[in-house]
Amino acid sequence: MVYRICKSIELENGHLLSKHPGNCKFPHGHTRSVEMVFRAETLDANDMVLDFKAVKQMMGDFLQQFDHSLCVNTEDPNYAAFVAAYGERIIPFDREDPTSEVMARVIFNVARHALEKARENPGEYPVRACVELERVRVWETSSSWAEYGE
Ligand SMILES: Nc1nc2c(c(=O)[nH]1)N=C([C@H](O)[C@H](O)COP(=O)(O)OP(=O)(O)OP(=O)(O)O)CN2
Repeated sequence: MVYRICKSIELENGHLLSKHPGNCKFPHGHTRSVEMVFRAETLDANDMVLDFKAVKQMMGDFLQQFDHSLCVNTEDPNYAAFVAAYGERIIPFDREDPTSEVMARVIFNVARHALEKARENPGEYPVRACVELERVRVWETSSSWAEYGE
């Protein structure tokens, strides 16, 4: 048996899907919820898998860069123009479309790295070696989400 926790962070995020045959190739926005699921077979001294606050400390700054930003494929013909106009509010996706699947994978890889760093450098909320990141789910709309994980 295993315990799981999930921390969700909500973002106002724009993107465009350069390869999409329909309307998704135009800039549009979503209120995204990013869910990060962690698991452990045991609880810590505070009877937790991992403090929700530890997840926010690990991932809050990284995820905030997506808030009120536009995610763009670097191969989009207008990529350079978007960067010229909006600078750091353009989040580049290296030769791939910023689909929910791709965003989930990018966030999963950053969260796994952040978890390792938090284990090595314990702060206010220690992270035990047995805690694992299971998956990241990115909600695109109230009826659509994508996940990446084990
Ligand atoms: N597998 C994926 N399919 C689509 C993605 C994606 O990231 N992964 N993204 C889009 C568009 O960005 C679109 O904005 C969202 O699509 P959809 O869920 O179809 O949105 P609607 O609000 O139009 O949904 P309806 O249920 O049709 O109203 C497209 N596909």
